[in-house]
Amino acid sequence: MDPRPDSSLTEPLCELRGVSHDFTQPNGAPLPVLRDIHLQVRPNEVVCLLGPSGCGKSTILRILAGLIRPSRGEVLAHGQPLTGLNPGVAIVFQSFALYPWMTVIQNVEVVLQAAGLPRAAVHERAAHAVRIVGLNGFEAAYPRELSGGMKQRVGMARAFSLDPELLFMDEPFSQVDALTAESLRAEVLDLWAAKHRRSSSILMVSHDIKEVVYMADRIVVLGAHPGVVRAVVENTLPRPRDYRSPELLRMVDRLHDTITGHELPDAPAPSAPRPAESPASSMEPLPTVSTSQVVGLLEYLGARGGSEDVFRMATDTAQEFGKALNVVKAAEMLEWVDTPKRTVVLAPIARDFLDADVPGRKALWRRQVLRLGIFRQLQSVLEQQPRKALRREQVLELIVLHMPFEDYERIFDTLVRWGRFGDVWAYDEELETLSLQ
Ligand SMILES: Nc1ncnc2c1ncn2[C@@H]1O[C@H](COP(=O)(O)OP(=O)(O)OP(=O)(O)O)[C@@H](O)[C@H]1O
Repeated sequence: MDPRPDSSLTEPLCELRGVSHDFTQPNGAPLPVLRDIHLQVRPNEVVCLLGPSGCGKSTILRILAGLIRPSRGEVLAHGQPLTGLNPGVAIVFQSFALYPWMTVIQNVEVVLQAAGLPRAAVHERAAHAVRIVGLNGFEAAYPRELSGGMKQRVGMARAFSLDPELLFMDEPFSQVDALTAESLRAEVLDLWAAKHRRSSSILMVSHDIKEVVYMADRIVVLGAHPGVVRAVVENTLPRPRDYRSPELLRMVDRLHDTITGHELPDAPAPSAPRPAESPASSMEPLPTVSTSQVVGLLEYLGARGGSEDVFRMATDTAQEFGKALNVVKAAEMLEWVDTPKRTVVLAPIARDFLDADVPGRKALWRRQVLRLGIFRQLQSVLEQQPRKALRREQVLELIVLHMPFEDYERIFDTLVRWGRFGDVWAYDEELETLSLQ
């Protein structure tokens, strides 16, 4: 390798400056996914993007790789505007992305051939990469003969064989079991450290807080709708790190507090009570959470005397933290729970709900959903219809009109599910019609 100029020690390898991105929805309306993102990946660091599902983590990765051009803002590689693919990047995907008809070694060789390497180098590099990820002996095996962990090793071999300056990993360990994930993380860091002789960095996407604290030097916490950077946390814990060390667990706790503080902000002071009902003219986006998830949360809290720490709750119910937060947010929106600091507390109405029989629960559920503007507004539109019914597209139009930037199909699904449970309306799947009960 050529020696790099000194500026390579400090100059970011890649960078986003004020990047915003909108995808286009099927009806042509823009779906804002990222807003004003500033992000640098500097030499010799591991940066992790942490955030709830849908906050645009993969989109950031794809923009920096040059696979997507953002709607606004600048993308730089070594200080120069990026046009086309970023040649320094290799990506490890969550879904392995292996060709089933090719053997392990062929799956690695194919990316080296695509990179234009001479034939002899292709074989030599692929064989080396397969060896360093611990797959020697499996060169001639097909993906169907491999476990999830081994498939991901092939993905890693592919990326490492390219000797990239930037290794991008998109939730690389989410499809393998917990123990395999632990050892793969350590192996990636070892391989990366060996490569560290020259400037080289990792950018990884994850929803797993422990994983990012184990891996990252810098953690970029993102919020959703649209994706924004909420906080950047420097992680100076010495390496090698131990998942069970008190320092690592403290850092995990700190991150939980950071995320919870942003995602579940504490209620306003009693002197500024929030209105009991949202104005009838307003419509609020609904989270993609089912009624059974909300009821499950209430029952869980009921069984624990009415309150629990939100992190503990996610661990107890083996849910990913972001998903657990989403359910809590839905319950809070319906005023079933309150969330002082990190604690989720049942509201008195939720205790009545838990004590009620099925018709009683439905009546209380109906009362709570009808506190939301979107339910009241749709109910009143349905009442004005001669048959007290609307076709699906008409409801979708209504949602788009009020919330042009939201994922209207998902909101529709939640609207149907929550409304059905409270007998507010019925939905005929075949006729695709929503009607008042
Ligand atoms: N090609 C596309 N066209 C339209 N919308 C898209 C496209 N790709 C992603 N989206 C939407 O953009 C948003 C962000 O997606 P992205 O995959 O970047 O999020 P993420 O944070 O990586 O999510 P996850 O953790 O669930 O993988 C989502 O609402 C997704 O549905």
